[in-house]
Amino acid sequence: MVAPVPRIAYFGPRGTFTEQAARGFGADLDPRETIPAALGAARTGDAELACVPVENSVEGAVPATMDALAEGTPLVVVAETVLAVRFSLLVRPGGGPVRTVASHPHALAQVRYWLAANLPDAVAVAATSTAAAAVAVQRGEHDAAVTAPVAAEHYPLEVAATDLADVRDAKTRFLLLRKPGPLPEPTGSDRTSVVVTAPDRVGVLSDVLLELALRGVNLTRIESRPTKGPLGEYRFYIDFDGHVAEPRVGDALAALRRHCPETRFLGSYPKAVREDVVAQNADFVAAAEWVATIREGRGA
Ligand SMILES: O=C(O)C(=O)Cc1ccccc1
Repeated sequence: MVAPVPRIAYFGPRGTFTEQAARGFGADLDPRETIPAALGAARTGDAELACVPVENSVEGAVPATMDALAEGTPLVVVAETVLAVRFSLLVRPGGGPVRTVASHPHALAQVRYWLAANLPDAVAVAATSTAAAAVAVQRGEHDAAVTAPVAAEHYPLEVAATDLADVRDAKTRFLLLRKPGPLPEPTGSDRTSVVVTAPDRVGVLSDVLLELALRGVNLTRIESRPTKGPLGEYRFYIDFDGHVAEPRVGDALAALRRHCPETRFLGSYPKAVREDVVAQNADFVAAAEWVATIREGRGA
């Protein structure tokens, strides 16, 4: 019997950059209108997996993803992928002058100079996604949409321009998530993600970073977002090299949890771009074995 193909709920509608990313992870794709809806499908079991954007090299973090991962039923990342993002401008065939240009805020922010130079009189309007903007153009609600190239395959619109970009080689990172379960095997090129709520005390963030540094764990990203509670209360999203199965990473994670009891594990998963981490595990393994022999009364 052939194993069923896992369904991936993704940030849609059809024709988003996220669809392009999700295609690399599987074939049974299920578009959802918003990021929380895509993640919600994985939470309820409507889909086994969810694919959402998390950060862009030009605009930074995708807040809807960050917030949704810190709250609600936990989900863990099992894979990531990085796409080069190039934008197309779609219009209605035979449409008139372009007075409004719709797109996802991350896309608009990446073509700001292009729009100023090429459509100086057009007003930019935020849409829930690049493909939602294409739908709005098809319905006559807006005159043009800044989209992923793949959107032209899905909507009866004309490609007015391709390769729009203020910054060449912009990249977006996407995550594949599911309910907590067996972790992906360590590959030697892994990333671990956590979100911590820092208690209000002097030096807590410095302590957290020191715990990583002391164990030779390389920090790859740190972002803060308000908890939406008291003004000035923040969560920190921390990514670092390594897999929780590695002793030094497991140790570091335990230390973070001691400093910040509200630490949520967001996954240990292979990096999209392989970067072999200089192995620093041998001394941790040897030291842990030495302690084990002492505990068992076999060493000193
Ligand atoms: O709206 C989309 O197509 C998305 O997948 C989000 C997004 C927007 C802009 C750049 C990369 C991803």
